[in-house]
Amino acid sequence: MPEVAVPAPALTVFYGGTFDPVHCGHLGVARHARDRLDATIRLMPAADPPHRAPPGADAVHRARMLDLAVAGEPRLTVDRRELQRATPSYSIDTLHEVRRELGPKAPVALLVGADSLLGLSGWKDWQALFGLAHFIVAERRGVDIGRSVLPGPLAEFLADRWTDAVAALHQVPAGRVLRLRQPLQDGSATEIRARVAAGQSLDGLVPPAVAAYIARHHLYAAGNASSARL
Ligand SMILES: Nc1ncnc2c1ncn2[C@@H]1O[C@H](COP(=O)(O)OP(=O)(O)OP(=O)(O)O)[C@@H](O)[C@H]1O
Ligand SMILES: O=C(O)c1ccc[n+]([C@@H]2O[C@H](COP(=O)([O-])O)[C@@H](O)[C@H]2O)c1
Repeated sequence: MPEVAVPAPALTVFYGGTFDPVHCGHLGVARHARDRLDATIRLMPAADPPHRAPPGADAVHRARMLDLAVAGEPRLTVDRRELQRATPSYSIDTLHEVRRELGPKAPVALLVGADSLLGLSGWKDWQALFGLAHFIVAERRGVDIGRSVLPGPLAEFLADRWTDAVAALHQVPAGRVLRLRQPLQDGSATEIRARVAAGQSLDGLVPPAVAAYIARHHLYAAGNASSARL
């Protein structure tokens, strides 16, 4: 019997975030990652951020804004798995769940911004994350991730894991770190919330459908805590 080449499983990429709200900076990162990695990017809103103050908009609104933002965008999807758990959205729990679905051999990656990498050694079971997934680190304006600025234990742990080769992420299931060099994308959700509270325009900062959703649901207006039904 001739040997049949079995194609390597595709790289599965999760882009987790609070997305409070999703903005053009997020979308720029997601599009660039999609094109560079030739992979579908699953934008994954956190239900209950373990590490920060409660979001200004609840998870249902944040997920709906993500739906609007990716509508018509090839290979950008919304993954609601963290909203379906009753527990905090620790990435280690999410990745264990993903591994149960995809098995031990499929390459999996978490896409994060540079500022998230700087705080990584504060994440739950952070070293174990690398047994479950690769990390793709998107550069962010004003955030240096050179070895000298990373916390010592993190820099040391990552030293042999960095790669610039996309192929490296397809060859093994987990454990490498790719720096996503990209045109830097301005924008932060903090800025968006502040602009809404100050009655300023969001033109060019979020997709028009997201701006309309924020206005329609009075999100982020001063003193407004909002919720939507699941
Ligand atoms: N402009 C950007 N460039 C690169 N990475 C970004 C950018 N904006 C957000 N990210 C990354 O996307 C992920 C999700 O971001 P998040 O939803 O917290 O948005 P944010 O704009 O950083 O929010 P906030 O201002 O509320 O802290 C994080 O890993 C963050 O580093
Ligand atoms: O698992 C953790 O301990 C942990 C700590 C901080 C951040 N995260 C994840 O990192 C992603 C980006 O978070 P944030 O706060 O920048 O939106 C999001 O998916 C979070 O769930 C995860």
